[in-house]
Amino acid sequence: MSEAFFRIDNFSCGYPGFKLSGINLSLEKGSFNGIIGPNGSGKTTLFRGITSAIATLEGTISLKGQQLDRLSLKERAQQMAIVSQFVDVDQVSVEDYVLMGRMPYHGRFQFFESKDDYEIAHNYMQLTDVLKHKDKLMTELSGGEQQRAAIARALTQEPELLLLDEPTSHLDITHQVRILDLLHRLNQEMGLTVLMVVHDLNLASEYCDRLVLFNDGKLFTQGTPDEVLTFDTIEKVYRTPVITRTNPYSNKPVIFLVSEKMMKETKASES
Ligand SMILES: Nc1ncnc2c1ncn2[C@@H]1O[C@H](COP(=O)(O)OP(=O)(O)OP(=O)(O)O)[C@@H](O)[C@H]1O
Repeated sequence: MSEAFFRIDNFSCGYPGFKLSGINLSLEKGSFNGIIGPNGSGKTTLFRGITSAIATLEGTISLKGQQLDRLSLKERAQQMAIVSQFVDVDQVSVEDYVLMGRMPYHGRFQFFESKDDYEIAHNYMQLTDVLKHKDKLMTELSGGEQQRAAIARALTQEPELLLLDEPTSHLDITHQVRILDLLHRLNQEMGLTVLMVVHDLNLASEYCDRLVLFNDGKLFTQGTPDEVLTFDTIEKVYRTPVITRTNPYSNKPVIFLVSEKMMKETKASES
């Protein structure tokens, strides 16, 4: 059997009051994957474990057959980029912030960016719609603009694997679609492998080939959106009833929320 592109084996990490355990996950090269699950189920904890922001308690993570913790920071950053849930902003211009994505490619005494670095950074700034803000300070951007700059920086790293923690949480619907379409295009055309935490089950369904559902610090189930986004699974994990249908255009599952008012009105009309 060929070695998986990205593999998590029997992985465990966490904090004194919360432990993620027994995580096994394997991503194919060029796949688009979503991590879903209720608040506090462990999605960000897994991210922090993968990126070594917190210590591994058990298990291994490997990328292209190499254990992640045996790669140097530079080697890792050339292959894997991360967009965290909260953007770390500083008194730095948007252009300089995005250009930091080129650092893993700089030689020891290379202090200035090359023409290519600028071209790559400007291209991703254009595609994420932040080029027009290039001379502003990161602190002068709105939350959504900062999020897009963080995505531009991660893409400027030209990684093979892109990890994103709720990349659309601050974005309006136009930019949600624009960013996810961009990731989808890079995934299709350049084989970028994507693993993103996403709360919106309909976006997850529409864009991801595979979904990984977390519940209470464990991987509850994984599979295609059709396999994971079923009425029973959602009710069990999210503890709320939903209506599931199929999008007639994409054939992907669509979830409708059920409010208390809807439940009462339905019960009243049935009695
Ligand atoms: N720094 C920390 N120290 C201790 N416990 C933490 C810390 N960060 C998170 N936790 C706990 O770990 C659990 C999982 O948190 P995590 O952030 O992984 O959830 P999540 O699935 O990403 O949730 P959300 O959807 O709300 O972002 C939660 O119960 C949380 O309180």
